[in-house]
Parts: sequence; C-alpha cells; structure tokens
Amino acid sequence: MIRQLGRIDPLFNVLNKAARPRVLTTRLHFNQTKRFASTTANQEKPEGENVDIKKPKEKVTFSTLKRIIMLSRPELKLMMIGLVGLFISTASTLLTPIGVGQLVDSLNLPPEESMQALKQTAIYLAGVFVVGGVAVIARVSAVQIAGMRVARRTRQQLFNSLVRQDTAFFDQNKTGELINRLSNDVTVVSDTLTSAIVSGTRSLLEAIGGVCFLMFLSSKLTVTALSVFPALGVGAVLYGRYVRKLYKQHVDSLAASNAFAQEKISSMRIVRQFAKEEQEMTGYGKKIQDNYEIGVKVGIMRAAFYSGVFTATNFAVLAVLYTGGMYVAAGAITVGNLTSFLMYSIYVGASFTNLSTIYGDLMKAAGSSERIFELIDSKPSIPLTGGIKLDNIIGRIEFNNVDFAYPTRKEVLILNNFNLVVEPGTVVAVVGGSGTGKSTLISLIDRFYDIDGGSITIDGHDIKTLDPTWLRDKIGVVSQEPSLFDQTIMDNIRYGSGVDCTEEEVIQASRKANAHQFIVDLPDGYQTLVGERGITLSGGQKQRVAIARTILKDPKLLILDEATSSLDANSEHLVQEALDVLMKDKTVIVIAHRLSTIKRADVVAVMHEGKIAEIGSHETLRKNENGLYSKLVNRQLMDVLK
Ligand SMILES: Nc1ncnc2c1ncn2[C@@H]1O[C@H](COP(=O)(O)OP(=O)(O)OP(=O)(O)O)[C@@H](O)[C@H]1O
Repeated sequence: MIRQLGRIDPLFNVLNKAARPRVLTTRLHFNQTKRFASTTANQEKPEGENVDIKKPKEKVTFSTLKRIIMLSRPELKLMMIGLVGLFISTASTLLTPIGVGQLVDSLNLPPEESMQALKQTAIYLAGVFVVGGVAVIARVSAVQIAGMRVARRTRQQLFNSLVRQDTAFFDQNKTGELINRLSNDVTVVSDTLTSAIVSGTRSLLEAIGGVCFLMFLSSKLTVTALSVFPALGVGAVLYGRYVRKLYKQHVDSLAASNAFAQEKISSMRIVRQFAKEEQEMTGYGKKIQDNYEIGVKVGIMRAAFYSGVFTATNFAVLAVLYTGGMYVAAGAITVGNLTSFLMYSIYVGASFTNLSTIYGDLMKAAGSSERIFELIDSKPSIPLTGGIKLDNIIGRIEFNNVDFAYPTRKEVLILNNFNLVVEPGTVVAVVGGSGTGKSTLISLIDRFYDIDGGSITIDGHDIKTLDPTWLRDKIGVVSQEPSLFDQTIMDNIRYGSGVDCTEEEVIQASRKANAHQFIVDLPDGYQTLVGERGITLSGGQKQRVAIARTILKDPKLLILDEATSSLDANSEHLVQEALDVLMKDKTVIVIAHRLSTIKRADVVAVMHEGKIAEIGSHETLRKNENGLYSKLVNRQLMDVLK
C-alpha cells in the first residue's frame, strides 16, 4: 500500500505543477487605459448626438455580451473548427487520467500480463496525445486567426466611423482616448473572444467532464473532493466584485497618466522652451503613483485569492488522498482508480479557478466593447455625402441672419444675427479683433459645423441642401498654420487632387506656389519626407507646399487665412502673383491681418461682437476716422500692418 502511494505522490506533484500554470495564466489584463464603462450596446445613437466617450456608463447588459460574441459571426467556419478542436482536445485531456490509472494498475499484474497491459495503455495514451495535439493545433490556430480577423474588421469599422464623425466630436474627445479605442479596446474584445471565451468553454467542459468521471470512479470520494468548492465559489464572487471596482479605478488612473504623457510628449518643444522637464517628470510620476498604489492593492488581493485557491485545492487533494488511501486499503478501489481520481480532482480544481477569472475578463471586454459600439453606432449630424451637386458654381456666398455657437460652448454666441454677402469673383477681406470669429466663418462655409439660426447659401442654395463632400471639393482653404502629413512632399501636394495627377502637374503647382526651388534643393527633392505635421520644414516652406496643394485642387471658392503671413517679402510677392492667377474669376475670402492684403481686397468687412460692424473698401472705411476699422488699423494692427 505504502509502495503504491509512493508511486502516486511524485505523479501528483508533476500533475499539480502542470495544472498550476493554467491557474496563473488566466490573469486579469490591467494594462488597458480605459474606463470600466458599459451601457446598452446595440442602441443606436440618435443622429447627430455626439458621443462623449469619457462618460462612464452604469451597467453591463446581456445584449453587450451577445454583441461581442456576434462580432465573430463572419468567422463562423473558423470558430466551428476551433470548437471541434476544443472538444477533441478536452476529450483527450479527460481521457488521459483513465489511461494513467490503467497504467498504474497494470503494474500490479503478473509480469507478462503487466507488460502486455503496459504496451496497450501506452499505445492508447500515445493515440490520445497525438489526437489531442492535432486538435490543439486546429483549435489554437483557428481561434487565433478568427480573433485577428475580428480585430482587423472592428478596427476598420471603428476608424471608418471616426473619420465620418462631426468636427464637434473631435473638439469633445481627446486624440489619445480615440487611439486607445482603436488599439487597446479592440485588443481586449478580440482577446476575450479568443482566449477568454475559448478557455472558459474549455474549463467548463473540463469541469463538467471531470466531475462526471469523478462520480463514475467514486461518488463518495467526489463529495470529499468537491467539499471545498462552495467556499471557493463564494470567495471567487467576492474577489470578482472587489477586483472589478479596483479595475475601474486602475484603468481610469492609467488613462489619466497616458493622457498626461501624450500631451506633454506632443508639446515637447514648449516643455523645453520653458525648461519644465523636471516639473513634467514629477507630474507624470504623481500620475503613475496612483496607478501603482491601486495596482498593489489588486496584486495583494490576487495573491490572497490565488493562495486561498491553491491551499484549498491542495487540502482537497490531501483529503482525497487520505480518504482514497483508506478505500484502497479496504479494497474498495484500486490504486489506479485513486490516481485517476486525483488527476481529475486537479483538473476540476484548475478549471473552476480558471472559470472564476473569466467573469472578470468578460466584464472588461464588455466595458471596452461598449465604447467601441458607441462609436460605431454614432451617426454624425452632418453626413459626408448626400444632397445636391450643382453643375456650375458662380460663387456667390451669402450669410443670412446667422447665429452660431460652438457645440462644446453652447452658451457663447460667436455669430449673432450675422449678415454678409460675397459677390462672385470678388475678394472680401474679413478683419477684426482676435477671437471675433473670423476663422469660424471658414468652418461654417466648409460646413464643419451647422449653424443654429439663419442660413448660409452658395449661389442661392442653402449649403445644408448641398452634398458636403462636393461642397468641400469646391472650396480651397490655405490656413495660417498649414498642417502636412508625414509623407513625401509629392504625396502632400497630390493630396489636393488625387493619386492620378501627374508629377508634372504637381511640379507646375509647386512652381506657381514658389515652392519648386526649395523642394529640388532638398537632398530627396519631391520624395522628401516632411515628418509629423510637416515638422522638418520651415513655416514658410510648409505654407508654400500647402498653397501648391490648394493650387492643384483648383477650387471655385478660396479662403485664405492670412496665407502669406509667413513668407519673406520676395516669396510673398511671387506667391501673391500665383494666387492672383488662381483667384481670377473666383470668389475669395481673406481673413486678413496685413494692410497689404487688405488693400488688395474689393471689400473689407469688419467683424465685431458676432456681426459685421463696417463694410466697404479700404479707402471708404479709412475716411471714417472714428470708425472701428480706422481704430483697428491705427491701434491694434499698427505693429502688424506695416
Ligand atoms: N472648436 C471650438 N470650440 C469652442 N470654441 C471655439 C472653438 N474654436 C474657436 N472657438 C471660440 O470661438 C471664438 C472665435 O474664434 P475664431 O478662431 O473664429 O476667432 P478669430 O477671429 O479667427 O481669432 P484670431 O484672429 O485670434 O485667429 C473664440 O472666442 C474662440 O475661443
């Protein structure tokens, strides 16, 4: 008897070690930078109701979990292969202890029979292992590929949805948060679909199958083996609840530290200029300290929980060993049966432990998926397409009694009963103090925002009735601080037209914008990569590339936000000439600061308190010495208007 148990002991140790990693690998993923939010997932957002993804939601619903699972629907075939693989590999796991039990029992037979039985069992086990191994390959590869496809499709859907959102949406939500949606949230959801759900199903099958085998081997011993599970179940639920709360705090604090880091890294030049490196390092340190402290609490709780599970299951095994040993001594069961029983006990214990962590994983995925679904479902109030496309644009722009406040600051009216008519083919210079709403006009003509009252028309058509993409295609904007993409200069200029425009056309546009010479002087010429937002170019160079981009677009309506402000006198003259050609027979609005620019305009409109306060030619307005325009020229703009 002692000899027999002596054989079981090392086997138990090996099995226990083998079972342990499964317990430990089902850890919670705390490295997500998001909030633990949830809501009814498949309720579509009303059109135009911008989503503020920072708002935490209250409850995870069954429909959310269902929708996560439905994400894998297009991968049904792969999931089925994975499922079949799962069944077979689980079956092979469950059949192993029987073989091992037989192996042990065969050692008690007379030598010849023992050898024969040993061979048979070894062949049986080898077969089980080979089939199990093949099934694992099928299961893991099918589920992994399905998971990656789900992630790819979800990311594409999410990005498409983001690109379609209203401009106001981007005023409301931080870039870092949105990138988190695309990266971390999608990863959590696809991981849950693959690892959590599959390992959950496997654990469930193993637990049920294991208990069945236990009952089959000895119902009395099963009661002993499972005696610790009610206590473990209660512990797992309490632990799950506590960790869930901490998890929310943990991801919140991580999101805050990430947002902090993102902002500081993207503004590193300012940090450097003000010599605030030390201050920012300390600031970041404080942010991650919160995260660390919550992480430590979670870690201690996890340690306590796993230690409890480990000790309880080991004591259950000890109880089985003790009671089972007595049954063996009494001849009620064989040593082989006891071996099989111990193995099943360990499987069942590991499976239950694994299942206890799946709940947490599902909750995490639900939180992440809620935010993804919210974005995917959200419909912008200004669609990208749909509406009238005029055959011809004459170019008359009219603002009629326009009221406008930014959606994020509804209480501040930027335009208040604003009226302005820009006749076709004329150049209107809009001037006014800082923050009076000059640049806002550009956003409104481009229909980045919808106005709150009145109308904006182009050739008599309310822009709300025009196809937004068509409309924007007819408008060219050269802004004060042009932004370029991290691509070659050639691709940046081409962005104004299309991939089908020739290199020669790009070069022509660059010549007109006085950009060609500086471009060919660069070592890589038109193939020069400009860096993030065009960081490797000077302000004037960036602007000339942006002008070339707009020249190539050849828009009918031009809006220049003091486009020549960062060019030297010579470049300005050349670019101005190019713009003169471009502006010919077009309607142009110039948001102007320089007197030279203003003087060239047919009409000068002075903005003040959300309205046009004065309008007329430069000469006419100057005649009124006490007028707003004269004051602006004399006082505020004196330094600039040279
Ligand atoms: N996205 C936005 N969300 C909320 N408020 C905004 C937004 N953009 C601008 N504003 C506010 O609208 C007002 C008008 O801004 P706008 O940029 O049109 O002024 P501006 O006349 O072009 O100023 P400047 O000459 O200084 O460039 C300002 O008070 C500004 O704070």
